[in-house]
Amino acid sequence: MIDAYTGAGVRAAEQPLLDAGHGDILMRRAALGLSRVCETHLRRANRKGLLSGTTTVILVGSGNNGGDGLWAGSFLRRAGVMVTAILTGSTAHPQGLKALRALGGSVVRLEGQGSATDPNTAPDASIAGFHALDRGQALSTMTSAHLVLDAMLGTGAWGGLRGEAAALVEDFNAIRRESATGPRIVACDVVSGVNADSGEAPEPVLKAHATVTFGAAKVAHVVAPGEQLTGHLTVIPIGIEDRLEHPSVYRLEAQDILAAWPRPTATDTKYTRGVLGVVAGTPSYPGAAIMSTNAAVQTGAGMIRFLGDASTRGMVLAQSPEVVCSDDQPWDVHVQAWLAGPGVADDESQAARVQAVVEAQEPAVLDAGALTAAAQSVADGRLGAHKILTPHAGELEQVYEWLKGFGVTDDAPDRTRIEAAPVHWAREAARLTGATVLLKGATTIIASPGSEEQDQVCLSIGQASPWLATAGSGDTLAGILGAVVAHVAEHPEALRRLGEWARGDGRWAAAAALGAGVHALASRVDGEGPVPPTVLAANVRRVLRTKGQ
Ligand SMILES: NC(=O)C1=CN([C@@H]2O[C@H](COP(=O)(O)OP(=O)(O)OC[C@H]3O[C@@H](n4cnc5c(N)ncnc54)[C@H](OP(=O)(O)O)[C@@H]3O)[C@@H](O)[C@H]2O)[C@@H](O)CC1
Ligand SMILES: Nc1ncnc2c1ncn2[C@@H]1O[C@H](COP(=O)(O)OP(=O)(O)O)[C@@H](O)[C@H]1O
Repeated sequence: MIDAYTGAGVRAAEQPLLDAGHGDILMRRAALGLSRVCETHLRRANRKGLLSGTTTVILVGSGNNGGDGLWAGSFLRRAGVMVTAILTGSTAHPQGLKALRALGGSVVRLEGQGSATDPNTAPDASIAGFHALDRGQALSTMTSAHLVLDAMLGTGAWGGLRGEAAALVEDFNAIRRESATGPRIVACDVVSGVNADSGEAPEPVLKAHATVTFGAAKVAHVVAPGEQLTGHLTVIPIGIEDRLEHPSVYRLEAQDILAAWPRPTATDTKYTRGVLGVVAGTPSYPGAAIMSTNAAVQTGAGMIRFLGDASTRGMVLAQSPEVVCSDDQPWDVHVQAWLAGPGVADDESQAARVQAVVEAQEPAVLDAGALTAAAQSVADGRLGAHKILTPHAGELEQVYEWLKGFGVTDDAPDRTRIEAAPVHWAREAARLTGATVLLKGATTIIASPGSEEQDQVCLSIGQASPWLATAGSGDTLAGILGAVVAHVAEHPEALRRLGEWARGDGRWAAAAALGAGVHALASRVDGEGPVPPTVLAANVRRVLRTKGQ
């Protein structure tokens, strides 16, 4: 599990050490770790695996992030690397600058670059004497290097890159799009311009092959869009780790997912495993019912009760004879949890069943066609953490429109804004609806609503293949989620090994995260390639059969 923190969370842990005058030591530890990672990349760039003869360009901002870059440059110089620092701010970290120059690193500044607050600010006296490169010269220095270290902006930055530094990155990216070769890019702490706390990434950004961060991962490393720009993440311990308190986001990795996945014991029966009721599909859209029930079967649900019309029931049974089908109403059947909504559109009887599920006491996964009913019900009160909404960004936009319509919020983001800051909007939606929200995307975000008893829990799941972007993989996810939620409904303590946060209301977020995690793992069972939903569902069995505990 990766515990990811906000910049403020890390600063709070650092503060006592900074107060005690250990700031320089922290920076040098950070920079040493950073230089080691750069060395690994540089050795790969040299046919003989040597460092001498390799070149590094460091883009150096005005703050401590730039200081880390300059110190790392001094360590690389010691190892025989040719280092050029291009200063992109109106000033530069004095000790770092001195250290790099003492070891023969060259330092130049980017012409026309001022401070963030005032782009017209002239370079201050301490750097004014350095030779100035215009953008074209800086660009060719960058493109001819083996490695570019991005140390312009870290956790102290606000907004994206600006001015000449932004134009330089834009020009560099244009060249990069045209050419398969070019320098390795390593980011110091976070990719410059990416908001460390939210993962927002205003253009332009220098997409990294690797990022080296200090003390702990930051939120931007585990949520989109920051995660997709981070590359391989290395966390360098700098001596603050024991002082870190509350992570902002938990990232569950494969081993966490498999170890925590609830498995039946000898005393279980099909009922204690959890019976899942499914309201999905209509005569016009039967596929969603087939795929979601099949996925729940492959996930090992104790029992599945499907409610729907005769023709859809026939198709569900043809695919999965294990499913018990009827045209009952939700209040007629006894289940531990519900899954409602996949493929439910323009059908009065299924819409009525969905409404009954939204109003039912039992936990429920509310997907696709159930999201509107769920959002509308917020007008009558909060849904409860045991109701799990599973929108993609477009569906979350619609949920927000309903919430705005009911006066629950003034700010209804559109899809673009949601995709720019998914962790923020998933958290906000959970808080406003009182439900657990699972926001789908390249990174899946899960947020609990939070309560007086328990802080909001936020999780992220990566590892999913982009081949999942195909119609029906969401229906498969819904079936997997239904199965695990039904189990957790019967075994409230089943997920406690994940942490204290996975108890109480947090258990629904934990269950949803495990479901999304298994779905992601199933997408890569046979490596990278197409995973049609039927294959994806079958892969779930293979994922769960691997040794995980
Ligand atoms: N704390 C510690 O002990 C440790 C911290 N560590 C390191 O410190 C980093 C945080 O350092 P930080 O706080 O100095 O912030 P940082 O990100 O370098 O930027 C600040 C300056 O940049 C500027 N600026 C801002 N926005 C801008 C923009 N959009 N576009 C252009 N410029 C912009 C603005 O200055 P201005 O140009 O306005 O004068 C501002 O003052 C952290 O990420 C980690 O690498 C490690 O050494 C481990 C120990
Ligand atoms: N680029 C991507 N990378 C990884 N996973 C993705 C990507 N795009 C979509 N997914 C995943 O695929 C699934 C698609 O769900 P959804 O859009 O509801 O599909 P449908 O309703 O057609 O079944 C979600 O689990 C989502 O997280």
